[in-house]
Amino acid sequence: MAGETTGVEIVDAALASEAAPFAERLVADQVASKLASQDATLWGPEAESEASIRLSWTTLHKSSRPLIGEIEALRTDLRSEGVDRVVLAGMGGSSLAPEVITATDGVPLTVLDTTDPGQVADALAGDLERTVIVVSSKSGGTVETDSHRRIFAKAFADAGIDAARRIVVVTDPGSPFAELSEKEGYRKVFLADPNVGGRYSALTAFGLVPAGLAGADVARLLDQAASVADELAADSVDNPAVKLAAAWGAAHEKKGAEKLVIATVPSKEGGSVLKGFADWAEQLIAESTGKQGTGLLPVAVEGPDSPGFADAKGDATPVAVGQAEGAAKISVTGSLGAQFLLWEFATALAGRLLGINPFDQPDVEAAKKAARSLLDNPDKLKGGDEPSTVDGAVEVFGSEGVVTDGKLADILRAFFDSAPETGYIAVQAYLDRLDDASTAVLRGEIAKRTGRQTTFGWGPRFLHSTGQYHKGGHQNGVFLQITGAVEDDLDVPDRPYTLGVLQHAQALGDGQVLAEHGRPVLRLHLTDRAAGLAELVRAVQEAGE
Ligand SMILES: O=P(O)(O)OC[C@H]1O[C@](O)(CO)[C@@H](O)[C@@H]1O
Repeated sequence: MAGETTGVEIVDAALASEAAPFAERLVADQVASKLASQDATLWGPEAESEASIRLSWTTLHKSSRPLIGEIEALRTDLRSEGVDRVVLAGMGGSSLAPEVITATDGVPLTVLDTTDPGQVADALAGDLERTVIVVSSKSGGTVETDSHRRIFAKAFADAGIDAARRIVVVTDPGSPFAELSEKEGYRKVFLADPNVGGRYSALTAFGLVPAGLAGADVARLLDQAASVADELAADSVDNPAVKLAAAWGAAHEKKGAEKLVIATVPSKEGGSVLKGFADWAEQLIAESTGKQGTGLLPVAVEGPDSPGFADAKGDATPVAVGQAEGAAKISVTGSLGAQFLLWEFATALAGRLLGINPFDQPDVEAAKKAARSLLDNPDKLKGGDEPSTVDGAVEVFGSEGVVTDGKLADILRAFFDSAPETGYIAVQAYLDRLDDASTAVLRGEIAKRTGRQTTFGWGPRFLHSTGQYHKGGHQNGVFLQITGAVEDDLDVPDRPYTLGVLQHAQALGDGQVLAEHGRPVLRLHLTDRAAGLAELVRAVQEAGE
């Protein structure tokens, strides 16, 4: 199909010439072919033991084939029982790929990667008679996913539906979910390849099972990846992954442009639009590279005309997923399956250029630990909740040194100014990403008015994605947290907390860890979500005048 040719073009001539020596180095060291044959020594001795159990993703286009029949058989069975609504509970690598796959294929999938009680309640309010939930977790212990499992199991039971018949599990062998599935007799367990990390798992059971059950053409996805596999394994400067990694490496090292601003560009020639691809790439790049004070910060933007992309300055490299448009300095084309594999190769190669281990996520645990400790001390969770300022429906809280007095617009102006010119502003919304979807306009509004690169993440979703970079990458970010009042909270069965309390603990926990890293954190709590959001948008506009 036109527009589906896999390729990387470094559109910017200066970047292309700076990238050339990086590509030549990768070729001389035969990094691509060694990566394809799963050589764990490529990232140095310290990374070797982790890398030795993380490289099976290079051949998934072959090894995942047997899954296709299994998924199709289960889908047929479920449909014959009238079960055709698929809900997916999974965080980070356990939901980002299926979300892109189904969105690109235009098939419905309800994704739960939230602790927002309202969003989960809306998913529960769908037709349970027709619903199957896929509970996906590599570790089999992720608190958000386990909470969704508990909530749905109870809801099925309350509705007189045999819950075990409606729960499908994707997990690693031997995980707590694998054991639980056996004990509870869940409908089916897909055991994934343990030698593939979460963010490289798009073509494992984690990507294929939920997407395939929802009706996406997952066999075609593997064909697409297979079609580019030989090219990606070639030690050549024309290898698209070598080109992409070299361009990223050069931008980072030569220009201090550590930010990759990623926009999906609709194809003019009838190729597919990879909907939400930037959100998937965000986790891959941020968790893989953002550590030891270095890394590449992915900035997912709405489109090539958006602030941050169209007006990118020297600290950022605009990357088009699709044909080059506007300010794009790099363009990456190809079908979804091919691009999954291409970006994974490029990220692993970039890890070598940056001198980091692209397979660990050393700083993710800190936020989880802080949230757990707050859940264990409910008093602490309530304490410290006195706002410094209240402006209309917005309560203001700040970490040490952050200005929290005065009008909201003044507070925001001071906060944005505290970000270095070449730093970034991270907006982190612990809200309902469907009902409060308009919150996302803040990204463009802030980027446009401050001239600083601005990211947007839904909490706790981003904790399993860019959260690693925030703590481990270049320390030049400032963090705007948005939390909101919970009208109807949801109990998590057999747990001492509600979903709303968990959500609150996650926001506060991550805020604490960021503050411990010396990062400025401003938390705005919307006591009325709609009114507070409107005030916030107005204040951002005023702050930029
Ligand atoms: O699949 P799991 O084990 O639930 O983990 C979900 C996500 O959490 C992370 O470990 C980060 O918190 C990701 O790397 C992973 O994709």
